[in-house]
Amino acid sequence: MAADTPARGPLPVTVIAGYLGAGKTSLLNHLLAHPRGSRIAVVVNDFGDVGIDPMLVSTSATAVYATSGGCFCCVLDDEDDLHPLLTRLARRGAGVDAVLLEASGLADPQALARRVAEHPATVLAGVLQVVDAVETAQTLTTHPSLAHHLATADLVVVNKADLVDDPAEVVALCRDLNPHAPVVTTVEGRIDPALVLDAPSRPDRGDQQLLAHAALDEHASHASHASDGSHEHPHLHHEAQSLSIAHDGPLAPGPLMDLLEDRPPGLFRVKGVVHLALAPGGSVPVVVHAAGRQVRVDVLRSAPDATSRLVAIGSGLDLEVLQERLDACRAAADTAPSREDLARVRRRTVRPGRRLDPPSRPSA
Ligand SMILES: Nc1nc2c(ncn2[C@@H]2O[C@H](COP(=O)(O)OP(=O)(O)OP(=O)(O)O)[C@@H](O)[C@H]2O)c(=O)[nH]1
Repeated sequence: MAADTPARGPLPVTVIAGYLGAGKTSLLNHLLAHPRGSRIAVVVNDFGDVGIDPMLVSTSATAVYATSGGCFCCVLDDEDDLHPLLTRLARRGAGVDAVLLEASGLADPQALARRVAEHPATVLAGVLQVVDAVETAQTLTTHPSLAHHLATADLVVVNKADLVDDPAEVVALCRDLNPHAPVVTTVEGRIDPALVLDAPSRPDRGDQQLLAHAALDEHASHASHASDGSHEHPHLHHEAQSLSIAHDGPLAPGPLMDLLEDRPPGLFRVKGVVHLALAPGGSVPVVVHAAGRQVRVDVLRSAPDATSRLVAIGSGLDLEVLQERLDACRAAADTAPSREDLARVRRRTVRPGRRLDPPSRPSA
């Protein structure tokens, strides 16, 4: 289960992609029914003038917004409404802990992921590719772009496992195309929510109203409060695994960047609030996120204490290897980082203007 990292910072956005009918909406509804206390906003990207999917999405989401009349991942001019929408959702008063962005069955999920990663107030929490256990082999021949979508996903969900005798074959096919991503099998999209949703960490509980007031696309449907009233027991084939460290001191930038940028197989995402040891005796508090191709470092003005907390979440992980990688982050904290490691941190820092230089005394 994912540990509760008290991360402040950007709003996590998970892209849910998949070919037509694979089970995206089912998976979305499952997450809405099991939100782990998170207030979720759903953005549905539907083709055509009349959005159908929003009507099928359960109303237990904090808000469901539909963008219709085109594929916003393809519209790169100012009229694109994804960024303004994310800006609204990321506002403190919006009361949103996570965004689930359902891509149209025909959209390129990586284009959407890039749009999310470009937004300064959000962080890409990963790209989920849902595939149909029955149809995937056939779909790969008729729509070869699915191979690329699969190869670039961060988490592959082989859905409709109930309709095949043994999903192992399609799982192996997905693993061949993407050896790095965790591959989980589901019925009706019932993944372990801990893979995607954290216990809420953004401190701004409260104002649920702003979302309802946000004037969005005229096809936007309804806003209601999140609830977890479902008594359904998820049928899980693979549960989320997580490892975390809470280290009373700073972490070494080199091994940390290694972990964030070159994640071991099965590791879906990493997040944390850590003190980065930028010089002996001096550290800077930051929020780190890694999922997909995005690695993001946000410099904090201050941290609540001197503890570095890091959580790694995945499925099918080699926990021993992961533990070694996490241990390496604290073991090397007394060693001065190399110039290259500092440069790597700078490259990933969203607001490099904000004091990335080591302070004269330890932070916190
Ligand atoms: N038997 C079975 N049916 C499923 C499963 N998951 C989804 N379905 C059904 O498959 C159909 C498509 O599921 P959706 O969740 O709407 O799929 P989608 O990817 O959102 O579909 P589009 O939005 O049209 O691309 C629905 O009739 C679901 O009830 C599953 O695991 N097993």
